[in-house]
Amino acid sequence: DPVEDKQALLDFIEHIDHHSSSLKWSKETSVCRTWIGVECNGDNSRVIGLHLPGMEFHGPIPPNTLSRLSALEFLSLRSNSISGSFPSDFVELENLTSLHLQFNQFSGSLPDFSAWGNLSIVDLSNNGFNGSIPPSVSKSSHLVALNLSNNSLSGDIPDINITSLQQLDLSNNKLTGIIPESLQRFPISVFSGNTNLSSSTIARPPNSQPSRKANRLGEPALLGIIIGACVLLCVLIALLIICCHSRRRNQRRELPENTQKKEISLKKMASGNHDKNNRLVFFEGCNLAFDLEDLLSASAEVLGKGTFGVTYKAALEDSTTVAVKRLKEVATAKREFEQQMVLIGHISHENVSALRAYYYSKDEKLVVHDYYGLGSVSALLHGKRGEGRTLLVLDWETRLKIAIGAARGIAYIHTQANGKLVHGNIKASNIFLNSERYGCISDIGLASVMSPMPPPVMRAAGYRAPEVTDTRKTTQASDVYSFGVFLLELLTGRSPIHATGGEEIVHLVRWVHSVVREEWTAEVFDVELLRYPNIEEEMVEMLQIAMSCVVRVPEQRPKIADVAKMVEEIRRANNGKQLSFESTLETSGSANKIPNVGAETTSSSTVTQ
Ligand SMILES: Nc1ncnc2c1ncn2[C@@H]1O[C@H](COP(=O)(O)OP(=O)(O)OP(=O)(O)O)[C@@H](O)[C@H]1O
Repeated sequence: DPVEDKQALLDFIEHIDHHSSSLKWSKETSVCRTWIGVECNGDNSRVIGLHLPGMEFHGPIPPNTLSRLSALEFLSLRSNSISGSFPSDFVELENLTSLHLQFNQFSGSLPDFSAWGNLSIVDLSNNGFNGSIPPSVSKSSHLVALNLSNNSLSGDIPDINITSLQQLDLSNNKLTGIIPESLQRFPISVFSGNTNLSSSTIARPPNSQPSRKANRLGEPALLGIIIGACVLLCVLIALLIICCHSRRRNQRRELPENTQKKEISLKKMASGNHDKNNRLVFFEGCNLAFDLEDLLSASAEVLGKGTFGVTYKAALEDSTTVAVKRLKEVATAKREFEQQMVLIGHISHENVSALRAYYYSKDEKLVVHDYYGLGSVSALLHGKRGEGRTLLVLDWETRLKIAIGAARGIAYIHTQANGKLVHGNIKASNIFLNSERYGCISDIGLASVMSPMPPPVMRAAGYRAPEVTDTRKTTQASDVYSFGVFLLELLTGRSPIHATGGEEIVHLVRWVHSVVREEWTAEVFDVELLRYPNIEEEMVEMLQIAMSCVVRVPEQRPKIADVAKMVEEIRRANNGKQLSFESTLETSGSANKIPNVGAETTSSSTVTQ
């Protein structure tokens, strides 16, 4: 047991005013094994999470208690009646990633965020915080969600330029001034209920009426003001038009719209400076007949912008369609890049998306893959229907095939380069369906030629193994963790970081852990799956496999080859329910080493969250 953490928690509970009967923390019992709401790390040496919502805490947080939990990553004290100012000693919680203090009675100003470089989720909504939003919020550069709604915050909104920020709520405060440009990408509703806030530099805040003095000015002065205002307005309008024009021009260079499809070619967007000595390098078995010129002149459509650059769907003259990824910030020299491409280009496996060709010059680095018309599993799971594209229905059998294929693909990748190759970026948007509708892995090994490792965007953050956040280094064990998250995504239909119908935004792994721990429940499964009969047993087996992949300690995770066998076993073990793809499964005598979900988790304590 972590002795010091235990003492800190005992001091906290002794000094905070509370009436809850469910908190029976006793000196005699194990903090990691029996204390409600406490989450420990893998070897039970530190407390890393505290989940105490609705515990009827009153009054201020006793100083120098929780702040001693220096390994704390997750803290939820939401829905209590805690008052007083924000605990200033929380700055000592340097490892904090999620902070949930919503629905309390905190008052006073918001804290300085500089100390929390790892914060990704902050919810301080529905309190009585006042004063302004500190510009130091931007220091939490991994922030994914920030909710400060329903407080009494005033003053201007600082420029919160955090690329990973996906969820923001500043509504129902007393904020004034103009919404900074960095936040104008959010819907206007996130700023609603701030009566003196304006979204543009031209619109005048509703309450800032012109001074009454003007009414008392003489006519000549009034005329002067009107003419001046007109001139100013004209200048502003002219500036606006120029601004819009150049912005639209830039946008068109970077992100061609579908409607411009015919006009756009990769060549037009490229710098145009192609070294004659550089050519598109094809790999064996690639029967695509095109050269760089063809590729660059093909009409292109943006598929999306990822961590490593923008991916285009390029339609060549001969009606071949390929996916071209234009890499930005390649960190390696040409030789090293080529070595990596050759390594990847020679991987040939039905569950690995083949690298067809690559191109390297000073100004341009491209990788070419087959185009998958059905889209990625991410698009199939979370995409909206009715956007001009019919989405494949992901029934349970299809999901099983996706899981089997993806696991086999990763297992194969892990055998390459003397068993040392790491994928490094496993997630649903990098998994496609091959012609047999099995999962197929794309984007292999790019992580190693691109650097520095970019800050996790929301989509990537949820897949990243906990140790990678510290070490910045992906391993085969971290691939297994990411694959486990992907399995959970297939089972739950939820994104790795998602909102739970209102208040809280949670990491999928934590959410599944908490649901499973609280009571064995079918609640985790995607409602879409519930309509298929007799699959619950199989889903539970898949859940157990997923949970074994997402354990905190990398050494305790299974090898992906074993995971692949376990996933294959799911259907085989349930005789009589033969899948159409049964014949393609190799026979394996491996014992099914699935740990018991109830017993196996990142910690062994009970969590209420
Ligand atoms: N070969 C392909 N066929 C069809 N769609 C693709 C292909 N490659 C990528 N895409 C889609 O294009 C979009 C952008 O892909 P990209 O790989 O650039 O980013 P990402 O997968 O979102 O993130 P990352 O760069 O971290 O892999 C994604 O929606 C992806 O699913």
